Amino acid sequence: MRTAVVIGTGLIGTSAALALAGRGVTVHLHDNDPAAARTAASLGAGTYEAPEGQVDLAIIAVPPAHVAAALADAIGRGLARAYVDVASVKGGPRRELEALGVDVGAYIGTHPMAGKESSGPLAATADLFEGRPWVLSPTRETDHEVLNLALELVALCRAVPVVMDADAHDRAVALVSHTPQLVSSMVAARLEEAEESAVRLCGQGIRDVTRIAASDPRMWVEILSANPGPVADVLSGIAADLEETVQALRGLQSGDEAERRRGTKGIEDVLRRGNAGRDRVPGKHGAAPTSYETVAVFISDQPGELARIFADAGHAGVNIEDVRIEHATGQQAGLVQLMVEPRSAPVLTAELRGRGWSLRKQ
Ligand SMILES: NC(=O)c1ccc[n+]([C@@H]2O[C@H](COP(=O)([O-])OP(=O)(O)OC[C@H]3O[C@@H](n4cnc5c(N)ncnc54)[C@H](O)[C@@H]3O)[C@@H](O)[C@H]2O)c1
Ligand SMILES: O=C(O)C(=O)C[C@]1(C(=O)O)C=C[C@@H](O)C=C1
Repeated sequence: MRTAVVIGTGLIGTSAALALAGRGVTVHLHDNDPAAARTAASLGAGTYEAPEGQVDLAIIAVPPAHVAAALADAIGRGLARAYVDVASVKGGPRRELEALGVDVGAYIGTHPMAGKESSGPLAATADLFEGRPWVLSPTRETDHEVLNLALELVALCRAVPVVMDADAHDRAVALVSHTPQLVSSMVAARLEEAEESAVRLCGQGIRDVTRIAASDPRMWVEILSANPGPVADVLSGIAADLEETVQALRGLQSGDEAERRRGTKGIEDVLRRGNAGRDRVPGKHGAAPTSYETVAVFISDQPGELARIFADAGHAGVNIEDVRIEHATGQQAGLVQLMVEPRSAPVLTAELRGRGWSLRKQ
């Protein structure tokens, strides 16, 4: 692939454009909001000038409700040899496109399973998709060359291609993405009117559970509106668990010994099923989850501290597999947890101590 157009230069469009531009593809950026395209261009994602001829690939990265119209327009103009969208739902946009009478041979629906709670080009990064699944939903009508160009896009973004039928995709993401968004929002909503004295105790647990509650409601109304049935099915399973858990907790409050035993069993059951589900969440690059060891380092809240730790880990030849940062409320300090292969933990610990970092005992 030598040339591409990105339509919709927000978080996802600009991240894909940065990855492609970084690997030598000439990328043309377009957005309804010219400031978004200009910002993406200033980040090095490409040019906001229109292409002179047909490009190899057009990437439609606009909100789900606008995908079919943007695709129909681009296909009608013969903008590219192949067209992909990246919307979080796949069945609806395809059906809308077919209803518009568009020839879908040059189109393939795709969805990178990577994102963030923040939107817009300034949140974009070239490595957003690295190691993440990227769903492709070809149909019998999809041209081979089009599938190859979509696979090339996934490879250039260093993602992992997963081929899946559009409706199967929508049922799967109802479980692993759309319902978690709602549950996160519901937990966070409890905080809206909570006492300040409670909110200031927020630790890492609630930060983990509510990170995605900061997502854009307009985007999520569109996503959920395009996948209501499968999400309602998953949520009603959670509602049944909630009801049983409430009953179990009421049992624990009871004066009756047998009720209390049933309560304990009910709570243990939901926690154990949670452990079993969590164990199935894949690790990096889709591999089975690995157990890492954590090296926890205190940092002061100053620019460049993280970069310095990473550079010091690099000097020790240690690969950091994952990172978490805990900020203590009201303090100019934080704790960085570096997840590394167990055999690398002593090496990293010695290196960081030697370079003057203060480490927390695990
Ligand atoms: N945010 C995520 O985590 C995530 C992850 C994977 C896929 N997606 C999907 O990617 C798509 C884009 O999401 P995002 O998070 O980048 O949103 P975003 O809000 O960051 O960017 C969307 C951009 O599209 C532009 N736009 C809207 N309508 C347009 C049109 N008709 N023509 C040209 N530009 C138009 C907007 O001005 C905006 O700049 C959505 O379909 C979303 O479902 C999002
Ligand atoms: O915020 C994140 O971390 C995400 O990855 C967002 C997430 C997800 O649920 O996994 C959200 C919606 C997208 O369609 C894909 C990715």
